[in-house]
Parts: sequence; C-alpha cells; structure tokens
Amino acid sequence: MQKDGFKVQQIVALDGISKSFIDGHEQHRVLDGVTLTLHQGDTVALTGPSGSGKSTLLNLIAGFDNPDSGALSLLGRPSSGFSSADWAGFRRKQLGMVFQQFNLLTPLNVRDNIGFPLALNRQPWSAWCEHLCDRLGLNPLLSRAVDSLSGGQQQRVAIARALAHRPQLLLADEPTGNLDEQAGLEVMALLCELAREGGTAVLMVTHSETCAGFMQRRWHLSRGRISEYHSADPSQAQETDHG
Ligand SMILES: Nc1ncnc2c1ncn2[C@@H]1O[C@H](COP(=O)(O)OP(=O)(O)OP(=O)(O)O)[C@@H](O)[C@H]1O
Repeated sequence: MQKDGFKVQQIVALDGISKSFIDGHEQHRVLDGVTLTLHQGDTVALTGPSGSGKSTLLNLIAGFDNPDSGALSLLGRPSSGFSSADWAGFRRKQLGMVFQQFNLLTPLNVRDNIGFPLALNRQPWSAWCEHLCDRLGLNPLLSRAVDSLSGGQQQRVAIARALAHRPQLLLADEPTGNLDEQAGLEVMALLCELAREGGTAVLMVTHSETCAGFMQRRWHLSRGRISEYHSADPSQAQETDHG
C-alpha cells in the first residue's frame, strides 16, 4: 500500500484464516476464511456479537493459538516459519496488549509495571515513557502499588505498559470494559492519540459503538466472516477483502 508516495508497512495480514473448536461432539467453526490487512498507523475497531470469535482472532495474531488453515503474516513475514523464539521476540518487541482485566503485575509498583517491557528488551526508561506517564496522568502514582489504584488508574497503567517499548502493534480486548462511560471515553481518546504518536497500529475489540468511533476503520465479525463498515451501524457492513 502507498500513502503520499511512500510505501506503508504491512503489520498484520490474514489470508483465508479458519479456526474451529470442538463443542461437545460437534465442531464449531469460529473463523471461516478471514482475510484482512492492517497497515502501519491503522486504528481498527473489531466488533461482533458475543462468542463471534473476536478474542480468538486476537489470540491467533498474538501467536497464543494456531489457525487450522490459511496464512498469517506479521511485519511481512509468514508466521508459518516462526520458531518459538521468533514468536517470543515478536511479542516482546513488536506487540503491546491491553486486556479488560488489566493483567498488571501486582507485586510491582506503577513505574516497574510500565518499565517491565523495557526490562525484557534491555531498554532504559526513556523520554517516551516520561511522555506517556505525563499524558496519562501517572506521574503522581509512579511509586504506588498497582493493586492500590482505582480501575481507571490501573487501565492507564496498562496502556502505558503496552506502549512503553513503542510496539508496531497494539491488540486491545475490551480495554474500557471495566470503566464507566466517561472514564472509558477519556482513556480511549488517549490510547488513540498515543498510539498515533508512537506509530503503533491498533486492533481493538469493543462492544461500544462510541469507542469504535475513535478508530479510523471498523470491522465486524459475524458467522466467522469479517466485514468492513463505515457507518455506526454494523448491519450495513459489506464483506470485503482488506488489501
Ligand atoms: N480454547 C477454546 N476451546 C473451546 N472453545 C473455545 C476456545 N476459545 C474460544 N472458544 C469458543 O469459540 C467461540 C468464540 O469465542 P471468543 O472468545 O473468541 O468470542 P468473542 O467474540 O471474543 O466473545 P465475547 O465478546 O463474549 O468476549 C465461543 O463459542 C467460545 O466458546
């Protein structure tokens, strides 16, 4: 893909990805030939009914699970050729994740949680981290134990931690699910702004149309297929290949 005459890097490409789970004695096909592409700088909301396979899709992209068929490429490399060390390196260097349940490291304070991906990558605390903490209002909390924080504060820490090492890709699964509407919207606006500043592509699962509205693109997952839609109404979705 070209933008303003420059080649834009492909971050994630799925080509005909299918995934089934056994449910009792039946095979349940959750993803049925999903094809999509996420480029550098894209911000995408992924919506769909409960149980439609949104988390399954994120798990495949993060390498926590394998597709039954189809091809997945990450940063232009086919994942079929990834060793376990390649997957670990991708997750450590190129991926940030934010979950509904925060998944913070409770024995550590705020600063050490945010610094955790940096420590894994042997990188120092940087001006970018100072900026993240500043924008997310975390500076007064840096020495606090994370389990003493409110839900909204914990979510801000989770976002700073996910972006601290300037990953190429941020996967977010219901990142505002545990916050009230107003707090959720503020965090969402910050997440998008900081991801844009850091050059990080975002794929975010959400049930909230308002949150989806912060993203440039919207994908809807239903009956195993992805559709792109441009209005606030997922029923208007058109099934497309996202090249
Ligand atoms: N490891 C697994 N083993 C068996 N079934 C699974 C597994 N993971 C997911 N499923 C099934 O796959 C389907 C899709 O689950 P998934 O969690 O991806 O949906 P979702 O769209 O993220 O749902 P929600 O919006 O409720 O979080 C569900 O029917 C779920 O029970």
